[in-house]
Amino acid sequence: MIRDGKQRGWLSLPVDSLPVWAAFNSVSFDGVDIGPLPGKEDRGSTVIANRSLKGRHESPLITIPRDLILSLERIHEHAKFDSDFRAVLEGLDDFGRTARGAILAFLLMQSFTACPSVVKKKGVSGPFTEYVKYLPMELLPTFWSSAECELLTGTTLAPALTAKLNSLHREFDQIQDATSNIPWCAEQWWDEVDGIIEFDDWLQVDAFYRSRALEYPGVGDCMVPCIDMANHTSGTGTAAIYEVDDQGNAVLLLRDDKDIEENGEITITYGDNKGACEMLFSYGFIEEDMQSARELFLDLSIPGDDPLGRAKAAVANCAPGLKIVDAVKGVIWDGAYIWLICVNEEDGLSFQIQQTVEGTRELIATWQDEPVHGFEGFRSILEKDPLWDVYHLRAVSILQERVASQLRDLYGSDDRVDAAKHGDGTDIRDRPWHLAKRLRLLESELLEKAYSHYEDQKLQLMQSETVLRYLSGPNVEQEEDFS
Ligand SMILES: C[S@@+](CC[C@H](N)C(=O)[O-])C[C@H]1O[C@@H](n2cnc3c(N)ncnc32)[C@H](O)[C@@H]1O
Repeated sequence: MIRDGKQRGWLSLPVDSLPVWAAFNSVSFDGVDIGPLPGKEDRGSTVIANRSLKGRHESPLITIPRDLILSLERIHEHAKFDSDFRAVLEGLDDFGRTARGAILAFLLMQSFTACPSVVKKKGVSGPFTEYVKYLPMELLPTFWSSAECELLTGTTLAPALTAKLNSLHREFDQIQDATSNIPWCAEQWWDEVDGIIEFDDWLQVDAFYRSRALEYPGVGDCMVPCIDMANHTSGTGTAAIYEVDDQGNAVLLLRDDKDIEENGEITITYGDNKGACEMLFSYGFIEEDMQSARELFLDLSIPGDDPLGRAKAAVANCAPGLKIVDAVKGVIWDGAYIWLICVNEEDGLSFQIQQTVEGTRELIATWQDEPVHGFEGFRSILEKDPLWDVYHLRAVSILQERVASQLRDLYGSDDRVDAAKHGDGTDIRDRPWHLAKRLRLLESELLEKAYSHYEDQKLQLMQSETVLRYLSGPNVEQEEDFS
């Protein structure tokens, strides 16, 4: 439905008509317009200064009345007088009480309400029925073909994308199940012949939300018309910030330290720390002058031959992975799961079945006979142990091996990606090919940096007296290999 509307025009309005929509809805602009920036049209529309602007001397560049902030609260307000939408939202149960669930369902409903071929009209039109017409279809990786997704082999985006598509399928099934008993939904959304909602619509509303949602101070995750037309620049390039004013309206403010020439672009930041993978995943681009992947997430699994593996997996209350962040000196990593992998029974880890106050039985972990309440803080317990350097060395070795296996996957698929035909007449578009190549390069550079950082750390830890004593001592049941 949505793709059809964007292509045929019934769900599409030219951005030069946005000022009319804005005036009609009491949105005010001061010193800025919205439209494509000459030379950067491939980035869609953006906020452009229509006169020279001086930091500290400008009033809000854009003011959006609080009623137009598309938040969970606003959607629940709308549902009070839109009984058709209320039925959909109530069907979604807990999912409808999250900002994401409510906003996606609302955007789907508003697109349906706007559809001219619907005979039995449903839903109440409002400012957003028109606003969805200004939202472009972003080419996020969830819309990449399978040949394009193949280009991501070995990057951290590949598993993230698979997981996202699985979760989008689950959400779509959920909305279908939740609304199939509403007669008009059964007939107009889901009927095998006449129903007009399909999985692609869920991908579209997800992409609208993911690429435009802002975490607004005091409001939470939401969409804010017009301010969501601002493109991204990180660091000192960011020209403006978004806030709520004392009446709860959303405002776009020029940064104090910024002067913008007439026709200059007013950008915001979508998150200065977001890595290349997340930028591509959520916004479909990687900033041109990004020099590093910034951060990457790697999954971890407990080795199959770990005698306590099943018990560890059962009690682990932390994500099975780690985050590596680029730093001025080497890399920083974060993730509690690894500590669970690198200790075992001979070190002092054990498991017991305990009776709870409710009378049920639960598995609990103990370290040196003391119960471990959650593994998030396990590192600080290990740090106090006389054998800390040994555990630390094990963790660094596991990390380095995980990084090496990621590099093998990445380099092992490089030739295929390089040789992949792309462009007109192929099933790989130029843009995904270039973005995948860029991500591969940035991630391989960060992984290489991490690998040599861990090598240095390992060499250092190998000199530790604790480690030397441990390795030559009688307690080492199995020879440990830190090579
Ligand atoms: C919040 S929207 C910004 C408005 C959008 N340009 C439009 O036409 O509606 C985010 C999208 O803008 C584009 N974008 C924003 N900043 C960009 C940048 N620095 N480089 C390339 N594309 C950018 C991406 O397509 C992204 O998904």
